[in-house]
Amino acid sequence: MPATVYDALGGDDAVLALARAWHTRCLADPVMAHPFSHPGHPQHVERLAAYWAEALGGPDAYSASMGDHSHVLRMHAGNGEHEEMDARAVACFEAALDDVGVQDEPLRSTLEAWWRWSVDAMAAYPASAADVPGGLPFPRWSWDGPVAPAR
Ligand code: HEM
Repeated sequence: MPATVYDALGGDDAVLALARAWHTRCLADPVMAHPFSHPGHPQHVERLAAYWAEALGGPDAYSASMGDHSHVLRMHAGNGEHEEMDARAVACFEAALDDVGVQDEPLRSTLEAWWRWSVDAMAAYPASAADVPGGLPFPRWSWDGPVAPAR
């Protein structure tokens, strides 16, 4: 088995395809389309894929040049509680895994566990982006779950 989830998925191209499939599923979903309806970053899918790649054990391109974990949490903070949307986010990710043909185990269930954990993380600051501490370590995910940050 490859050492990282990133490698098992198939590296940068495969992560980008999964991010693109997720984004397409969101745009087609009656609940998920709303947050993506305003004009966002023109390279949104590429930036998303860079973050996902790094989180899954790939290169550190996101944190090297795009932002840190606190930045990403702040982008998702301050929207109140949104359990229905979080459930749709899980459903859209499941559909995206189907779209790109990720069925093998333990890859599929590892990605599902990472995704549920990440959706919860993004929902952890419902009141305000100002509540997110600065400089939070980048959350990496391994075959055994979250990797403890280096000290
Ligand atoms: C309920 C679930 C989620 C919603 C509604 C949501 C929504 C959004 C929106 C509206 C943007 C801005 C898009 C743009 O600039 O065009 C965004 C960006 C982003 N999201 Fe999410 N997201 C969700 C879950 C997640 C999860 C689970 C992750 C990580 C595993 C994630 C990682 C990111 C990243 C890395 C960016 C881009 C940051 C950047 O441009 O530097 N999101 N998200």
